[in-house]
Amino acid sequence: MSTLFLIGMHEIEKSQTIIRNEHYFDRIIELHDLDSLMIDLYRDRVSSFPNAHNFETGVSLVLYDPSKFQLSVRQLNVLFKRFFPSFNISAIDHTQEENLQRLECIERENNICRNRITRINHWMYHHHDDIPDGINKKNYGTINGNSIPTQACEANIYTLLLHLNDSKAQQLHKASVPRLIRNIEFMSFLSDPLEKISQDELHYWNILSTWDFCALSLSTQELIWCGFTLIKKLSKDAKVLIADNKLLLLLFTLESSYHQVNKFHNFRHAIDVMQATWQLCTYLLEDNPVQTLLLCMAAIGHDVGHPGTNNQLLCNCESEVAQNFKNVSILENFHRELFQQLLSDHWPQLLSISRKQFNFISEAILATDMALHSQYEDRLMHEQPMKQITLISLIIKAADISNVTRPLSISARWAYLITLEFNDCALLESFHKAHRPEQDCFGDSYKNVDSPKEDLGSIQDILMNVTNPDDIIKSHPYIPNGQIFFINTFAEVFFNALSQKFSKLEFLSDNVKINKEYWMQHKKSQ
Ligand SMILES: Nc1ncnc2c1ncn2[C@@H]1O[C@@H]2COP(=O)(O)O[C@H]2[C@H]1O
Repeated sequence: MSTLFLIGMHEIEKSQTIIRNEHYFDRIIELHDLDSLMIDLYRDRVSSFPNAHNFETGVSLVLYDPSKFQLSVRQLNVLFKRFFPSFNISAIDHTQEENLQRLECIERENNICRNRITRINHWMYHHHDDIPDGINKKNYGTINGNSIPTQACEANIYTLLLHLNDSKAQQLHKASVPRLIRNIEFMSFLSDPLEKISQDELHYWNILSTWDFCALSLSTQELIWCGFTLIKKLSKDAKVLIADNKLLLLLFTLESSYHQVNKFHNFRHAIDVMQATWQLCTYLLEDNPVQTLLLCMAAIGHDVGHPGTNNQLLCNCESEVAQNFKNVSILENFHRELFQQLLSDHWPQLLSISRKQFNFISEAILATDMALHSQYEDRLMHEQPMKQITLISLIIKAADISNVTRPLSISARWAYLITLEFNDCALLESFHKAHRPEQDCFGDSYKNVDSPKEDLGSIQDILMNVTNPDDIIKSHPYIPNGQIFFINTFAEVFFNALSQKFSKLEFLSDNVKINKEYWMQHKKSQ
């Protein structure tokens, strides 16, 4: 869905170009000022699933006269990139007719991001010519002097590279939080959880405190609330305090840095992994509140900006992001870099605990690369005595794949989501058979791309209403085979070894065993 925001504009100020292109937007919203715009962006983003106005499945434009608002177009665009990184949104000074040519591109841009395959392709392999301040323009677009395949394009759509470069630029500028954002009372967007706690104060504590935690049935607002509740407690235990509104801003920014449109790798997964990490810390890091806080923070940020694909796909097509990280743990390095910047922007006190401690966050995020799995398995079985950094890495690794250790009805729904995401990767690979990944996205051949329907609505329905795994595999009969493969290849040995080393964690290997038995009973012959 795409939105045209008209800020402080009177009907008579609308030029012919605006009037001619209005119908390409799904809605037009007239607002008095930029403060109201910020409120609308946050409110829409955390509205209930399936969230039509997530700002990812369409392009949105903000038309305003900067001379009336003391905020230049450039400043507003920098604010969007900093606080709403995954959004396809940009600002335009409508008083200059030549700027309005951007409106002519809206239809084509919307087509790219309404099709989930061309959208993902764009995220991964394209970049903009618009270079953030502070990034070396000479090197941008080349690696070691060689030209890069990533397509420079003018589409106003999210890309991984832009996300990374904007984050680097923020690091250089170290700007304070602008008034427009600072003035917002973030608690006011959380009516879902506030209503529930008014009935039962302990509601979220009760659900967070068991291994039956089910992030799948929580709304975005509730997911943010779970993050808030847990981090607030851990920050008190570790004596690294943060004001409520600042913590909420951090969480809203993090949520807007994950792709809500991904099936598996989204903010829901981040909260699920954070909760699992915390539960494991209660067994394994009992007396270490600082490391528990840092590790739970690493967990909530460990997949930030994830495109819902994998390192192999980034490597195969020689994307610039892959080259940026020399083809080593590409996505994990990408998440680590984005998240470190986000933390130093929103919670610099965490950095001041000590560099060494803070580095745990980096190490922990890098440890989630499954290419390192057998190395970690080896350390788990043979490192004597086990180093603290190994223990930290094993905790986050276990939490990252803990969906196979949750009770079956929860585990099956995560399995369903990862299967859908894998299916999209397969569609992307077939797309690459007929189209170069870096192909000009405004070119005609994009028009012939099959358009898989946006399926978030039906997925949400299954997540909320179907708890019996039998019903899930009726429509996706190959899920059991995928789960058996994943458990046999990665999970079983790992969780058995973990449970042997730490007997308090036996419930993990027990659950994997029960789940595997179910999948075996429903295995399909190939
Ligand atoms: N239930 C599951 N079934 C299959 N693969 C999984 C499952 N859970 C996690 N994974 C894989 O394990 C990987 C862990 O790292 P990622 O989150 O990058 O991507 C994850 C998936 O590729």
